[in-house]
Amino acid sequence: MQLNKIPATVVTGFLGSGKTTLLSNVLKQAAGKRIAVIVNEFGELDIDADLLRNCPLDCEDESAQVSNGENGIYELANGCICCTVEEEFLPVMKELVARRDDIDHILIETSGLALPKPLVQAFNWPEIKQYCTVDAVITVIDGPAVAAGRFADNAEQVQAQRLADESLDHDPSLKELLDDQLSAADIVIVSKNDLLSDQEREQVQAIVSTRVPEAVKTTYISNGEVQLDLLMGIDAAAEERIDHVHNHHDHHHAHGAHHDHAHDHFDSFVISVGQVDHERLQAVLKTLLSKYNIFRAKGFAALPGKPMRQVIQAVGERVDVHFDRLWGAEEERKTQLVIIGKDIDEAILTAALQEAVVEDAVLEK
Ligand SMILES: Nc1nc2c(ncn2[C@@H]2O[C@H](COP(=O)(O)OP(=O)(O)OP(=O)(O)O)[C@@H](O)[C@H]2O)c(=O)[nH]1
Repeated sequence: MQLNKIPATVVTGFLGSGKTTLLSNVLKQAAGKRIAVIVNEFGELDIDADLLRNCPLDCEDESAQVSNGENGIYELANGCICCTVEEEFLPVMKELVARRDDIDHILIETSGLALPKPLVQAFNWPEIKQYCTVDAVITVIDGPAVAAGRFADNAEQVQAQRLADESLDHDPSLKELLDDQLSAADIVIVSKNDLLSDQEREQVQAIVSTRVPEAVKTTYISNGEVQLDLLMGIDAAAEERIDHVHNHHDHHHAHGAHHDHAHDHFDSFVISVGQVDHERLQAVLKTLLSKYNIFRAKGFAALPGKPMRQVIQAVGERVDVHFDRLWGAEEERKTQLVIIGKDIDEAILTAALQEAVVEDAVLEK
């Protein structure tokens, strides 16, 4: 019966576009609703799950009891969700289906490099389809990055008049990824509205409108702030029409040969060093972000003498930091960063970050 299906919201969008920020806002607003969250990350550190878990809300949320996932949060960390649908996603979905009486809604954050289509198609598997439906696919796009032409083809770049900015990667795989993520959208969220000028907003709108039908609404938001009923209860049943959605990457799947996913073209690794000097780390990061093709860096820094760990978020060349929580008594204080980019060398980046490390001798005073 259609009536009792659990609605699932799929949140997709490129690396650093603002998916986790949006999700944590949704979770804050959804107090009282029992929400199971599935998070998939490209890097091996489960930073998003960790940050979501720190939302004050879900500690008391009943979803804490509905699943084995701590606080109702399931992490799918073994690779990108669109390639591991069968091994990773389906088992979790089956588990959630088995506990369906305790779940009001499922929220899924895909990795920034994932194609939403294979995931949405999984909702047509009989075991899932009977009990779950895709309420909506929400595609989050990074307003400033799109306005700057990062995902544009040549014609659009000329339009965006940002060809002079050589730090941007106008790589076709990024454009295809944006196309594929937008083609599946029921709702488009343009994030980081606070950083957009009116002119940039128009540029973004021009790019979005060529890729989504008019019926798909676009909302501009800042810091994940959006009213819940704009995102949930859409009842789009996206799985019903997903087979007809065109994807650049479709033919690769169809031929069944090597899966040429967008993320095959990316490098990703985790760099782990000791405690670091804040200023030095910032300087090193800025240099690395401008010198290399790094799309995303995120993680935590341990700063000597600071009882709290520092969250580091870099998207493009922009770095944001804040302290999120106290280090645990038993927790090793180290600095860890997931780096995702193209043609980047782990040894070179590790050596550079080592330069920000504060030697033990100094720590002892
Ligand atoms: N100024 C501004 N910053 C934002 C906004 N939304 C997100 N950010 C920042 O952008 C960075 C990335 O945001 P996330 O929510 O982690 O992005 P994500 O899409 O989950 O990233 P991945 O999971 O790595 O793909 C963080 O530093 C956020 O604080 C916004 O509306 N305005």
